[in-house]
Amino acid sequence: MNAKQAAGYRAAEWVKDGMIVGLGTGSTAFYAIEKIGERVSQGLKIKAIATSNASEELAVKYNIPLITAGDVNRLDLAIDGADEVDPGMALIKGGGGALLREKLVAINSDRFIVIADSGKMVSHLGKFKLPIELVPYCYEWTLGQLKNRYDVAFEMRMRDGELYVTDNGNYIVDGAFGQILSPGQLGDELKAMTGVVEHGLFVDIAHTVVVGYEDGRTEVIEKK
Ligand SMILES: O=C[C@H](O)[C@H](O)[C@H](O)COP(=O)(O)O
Repeated sequence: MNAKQAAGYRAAEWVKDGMIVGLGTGSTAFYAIEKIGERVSQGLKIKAIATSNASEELAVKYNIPLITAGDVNRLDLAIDGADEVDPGMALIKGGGGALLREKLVAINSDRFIVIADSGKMVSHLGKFKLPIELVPYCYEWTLGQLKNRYDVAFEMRMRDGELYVTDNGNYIVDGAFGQILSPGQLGDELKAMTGVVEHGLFVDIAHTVVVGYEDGRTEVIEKK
């Protein structure tokens, strides 16, 4: 068992019969989905909503019944990975480009459980480049605004030589902020910029962090 698997499997224990569950995206969330799928095959009765096309495919593979947002008002639980977690449980997410759907699911869940290998735990956010989702229309102007406002390197995310396109049809720019001292303030500023759809700072959203270690141990940290 590796650290991501340990965290994902442990978090899957929170899922109970009758719950509506948000399924995260990425290599750590994969393990949570795998374990939930195993429990579904043993009789667990839940419904789920996926945060990306990739996670939806996984849910279908594991016969986890899926719903859409129109079917429910809130979720009982969401389980998702993170790229960085600070001591106050603020996160950077979006390394896999799913930040917008992930944030929508997380903020509409009664409990949001973050699963992370111990290497993701940091004293300050920002070493991991902050993903920012942009509307494709005139994105060059939005990028220009970002560059004028922040003295850090911004790089449009690419895939196979083309601009990376999210599941929502948007672009991503990654910002090398280095050290983010006030994630809440930075998040508010970014959100206020026309052309920015969403950013990967998740502040005051996580309720629980499950940290996985390479020897298979896990540690559960609850919001104070
Ligand atoms: O967009 C992707 C998500 O925010 C992921 O949860 C995050 O990037 C962590 O991914 P992983 O578990 O693969 O490190």
